[in-house]
Amino acid sequence: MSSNDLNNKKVSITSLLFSYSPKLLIIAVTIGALSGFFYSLIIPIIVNSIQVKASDEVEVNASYFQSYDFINGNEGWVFFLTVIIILFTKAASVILVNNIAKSATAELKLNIVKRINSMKLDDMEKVGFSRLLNLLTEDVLSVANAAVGIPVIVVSIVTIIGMFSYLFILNSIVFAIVIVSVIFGIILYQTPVRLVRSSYVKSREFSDVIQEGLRGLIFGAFELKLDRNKSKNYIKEEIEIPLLKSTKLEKMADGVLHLSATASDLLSFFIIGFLVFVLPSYIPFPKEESAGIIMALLYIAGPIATILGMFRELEIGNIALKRIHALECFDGELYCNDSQPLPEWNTYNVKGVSYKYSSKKFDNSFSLKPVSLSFSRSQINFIVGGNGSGKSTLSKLISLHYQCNEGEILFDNMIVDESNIALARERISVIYSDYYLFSKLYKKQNLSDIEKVNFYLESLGLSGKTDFVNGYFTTTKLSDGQRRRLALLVALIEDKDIYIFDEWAADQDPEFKKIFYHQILPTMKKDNKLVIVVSHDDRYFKCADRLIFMDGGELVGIESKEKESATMI
Ligand SMILES: Nc1ncnc2c1ncn2[C@@H]1O[C@H](COP(=O)(O)OP(=O)(O)OP(=O)(O)O)[C@@H](O)[C@H]1O
Repeated sequence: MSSNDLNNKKVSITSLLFSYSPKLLIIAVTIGALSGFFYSLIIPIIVNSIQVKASDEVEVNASYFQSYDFINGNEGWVFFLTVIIILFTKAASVILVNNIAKSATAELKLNIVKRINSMKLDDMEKVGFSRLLNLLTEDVLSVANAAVGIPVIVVSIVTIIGMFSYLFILNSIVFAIVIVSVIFGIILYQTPVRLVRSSYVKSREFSDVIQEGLRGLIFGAFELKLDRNKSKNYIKEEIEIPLLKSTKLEKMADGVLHLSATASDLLSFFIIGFLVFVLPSYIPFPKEESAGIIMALLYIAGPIATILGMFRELEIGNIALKRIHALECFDGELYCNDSQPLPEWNTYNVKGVSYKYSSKKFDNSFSLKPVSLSFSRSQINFIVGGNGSGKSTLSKLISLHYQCNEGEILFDNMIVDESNIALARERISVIYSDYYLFSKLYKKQNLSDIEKVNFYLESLGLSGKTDFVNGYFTTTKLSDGQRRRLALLVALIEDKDIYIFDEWAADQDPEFKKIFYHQILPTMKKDNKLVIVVSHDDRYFKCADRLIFMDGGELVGIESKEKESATMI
């Protein structure tokens, strides 16, 4: 997802709002336009009133002293009525679009959540968890900030159009001059906007780096607390420097935008100066219209400033939206709607499965050479081998988290493909080394489940540490070993066909290692489960029906009890 890719994507805040609720948006914009129309009436009403009074000055002066009217003349009523209409129409439009924007961004956030949920795990790793988090927080916020500014822009645009119409009625030459100047102003503003766009894109990329730094700051707090030097360097390199670079880019971009906004904003004064001091020397300029024209031009400066001010938010919002839409270049996983469960099976076959991590930084990224294995139910398999030999990578392929580059996985003869992968995954439960422990069991529990939970809480030494109440564990703030035992409990309650444990027992007390290898695994075997354990625990290798040896990304050997007993016979 390079910056160029992002720039080529056609997405915008307005289309986001429009696609959320076209009818409501049209109503809100129409009301906003109405408000803008009434805004543009303010100056003509005032100018008209002043001109009427000027032509009848004596009467007006008399009326000041003789009349007890609260508001002087009809123009006053029209003026205040207009102001009240502006109040209601502008408020209605802003509130309405604000509601649409809030709902649309909430929906956008939910869509990103669903999109991330449907992404392939290897794609999620490629994008990076920090960037994904950033999309959900900062980018969605930028979109929301830009979206809520849209009604203000609509009101301002219509006000400007109204004032232009008024200028046209007053003097068509002045109107033409103003139009040419405004076109010039737009070009003056748009050029720097284009120039600084890449700075905003880069600044957003730095915010991904900062997000990663913040993750380390929080999750690495224990390590950082012990080493002031490391902590100082970490903060400097991973947070401060990217933050400074991002701030510098934004300051530079903001500066250019503010400069050109101010220049465009002052356009009204340049035009006024031109009309008052230059134009009269060349063409006759009717003095009686000048007050109205100048007031109109001064009045236009406000909405122009508002629009230009909002351009920055819109630009950042659109960049954020493009970053969000860039997720679409990753194909989501296809889930079939088939509610039929997977048929019963006996063998789980891994045929010529290979995998290569894609890495931008390293060409020689790790690859798992083609592996073929046939697993059966009621079988306990240990995958063993040195660090980095590919045990976890193979497990992630077997658990269908990663999708292989070559080869296939079959339940008996049924190939696992996009049409049945979701159903196939539902037969598998895993505990990887970086597992996440949910405090709730997301399944309907019957009485026997609750009894089972309480049984395992007792046998895994968790009674009194946490309780199971209304589908929740009262706490998951436990020791590492206890948390891992709770994760095992949850997996057992899920009652799947295939279980994969990656170094589950590594940090368990000898007592619980024994329970795991000598009680839990045999019980699972008895219950017809296929169990795959990634382990370095050679003292317990004898508990396996089969040992699968990995080395340098290759399957280098298989040792099975059946074979041993066969050779012994
Ligand atoms: N997410 C990843 N992205 C890129 N490369 C990875 C990733 N995870 C692992 N690797 C690479 O794959 C190789 C094998 O890793 P794997 O986790 O499968 O080894 P392992 O045998 O389980 O090691 P250990 O016993 O240390 O857990 C590693 O050397 C690493 O270079």
